[in-house]
Amino acid sequence: MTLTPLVYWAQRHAEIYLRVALTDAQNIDINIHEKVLQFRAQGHGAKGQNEYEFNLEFLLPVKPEVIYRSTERQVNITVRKEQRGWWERLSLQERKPVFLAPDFDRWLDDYKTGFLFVYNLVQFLGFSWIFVNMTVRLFMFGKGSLYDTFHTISDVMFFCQILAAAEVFNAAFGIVRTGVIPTLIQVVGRNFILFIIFGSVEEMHSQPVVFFVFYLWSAIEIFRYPFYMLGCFNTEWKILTWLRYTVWIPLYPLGVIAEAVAVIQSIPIFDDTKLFSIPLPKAVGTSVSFSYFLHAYLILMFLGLFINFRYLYKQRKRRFSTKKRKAN
Ligand SMILES: CCCCCCCCCCCCC[C@@H](O)CC(=O)SCCNC(=O)CCNC(=O)[C@H](O)C(C)(C)COP(=O)(O)OP(=O)(O)OC[C@H]1O[C@@H](n2cnc3c(N)ncnc32)[C@H](O)[C@@H]1OP(=O)(O)O
Repeated sequence: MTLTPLVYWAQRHAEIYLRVALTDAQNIDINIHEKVLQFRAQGHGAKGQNEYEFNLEFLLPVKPEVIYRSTERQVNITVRKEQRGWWERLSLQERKPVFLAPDFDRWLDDYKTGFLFVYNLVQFLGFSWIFVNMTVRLFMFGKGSLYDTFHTISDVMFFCQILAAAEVFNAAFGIVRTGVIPTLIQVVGRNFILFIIFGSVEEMHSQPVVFFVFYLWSAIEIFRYPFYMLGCFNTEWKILTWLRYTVWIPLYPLGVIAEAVAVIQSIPIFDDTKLFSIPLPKAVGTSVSFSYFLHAYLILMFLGLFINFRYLYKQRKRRFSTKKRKAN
């Protein structure tokens, strides 16, 4: 009796992927003749160590060449479609063959890539708008543009930075291979400045420091997000990779200095307005000013700078040493 292995499948516009569940497959024989793929191999499948085979007639024409790779756990097969397009099903016969099942891991991978691509695109567009808008206004209005950055830019910055919270979840749930702590430091750090120091204190809105903080933030993101977008398709542009892993070297310390200036400028305002101060019992008769927290935060900022600078330095080293190894 012929034994049939379990076969998982997925498709892209140009290709079909089959994953044959056979461990340690040997004597693999795969060929395609007139839309029909014939597979035969020895390996360990659902019915133990045996010879397994299946025939699969595709819905539409495919190219006759087959690319396959046998791993310890499975045989991965790639077949190229004759014409690009989305097939409504895999096999010619309407009833799905019993040995065939959708490869959810690969479908999930595709959704993940799609989600990341759209996310990075939206962030890239947002930060490009911010960067270009600020540059143009600087050329048009000179120093005057420094004073109304918050009014002209903050809505888009709020949008992008709220969205950036997704990066913490992406890291935490393993959607991207990123450190959770550096991402958390980055997102919480920026949002603290944006929402608490700038957003909640009206006197800060017209300070030139807003310009420097927003400009430094967006100057890195216009390289980082397109770098990730290309990464979604396993592609890279060397110059973009270099910029993504180099521009932060001057920008990060400058960004932290600009943020620290903003915090220092806001301290007397928090003292005067008592905003966010913690009232103490009537017997004591005073309140604890939020500025105490801000003094502590200033120290935290430089700790955060140290952690992230070290992290980004390691990422840079890893990226460029991998590239060298690949090139050899
Ligand atoms: C715990 C509570 C904390 C309280 C903290 C209080 C202290 C606050 C101090 C804060 C200081 C912040 C200052 C800061 O705001 C100032 C500035 O930003 S100035 C401007 C310059 N800034 C920068 O250069 C930083 C930019 N940001 C980043 O680089 C990231 O946010 C960071 C997390 C720091 C590092 O990025 P990441 O870990 O993602 O490194 P990689 O880029 O190398 O990526 C690693 C791999 O993951 C893939 N990846 C990551 N994200 C995506 C994505 N969105 N889409 C697709 N792929 C993604 C990436 O491709 C890498 O994969 P591979 O290795 O396979 O290439």
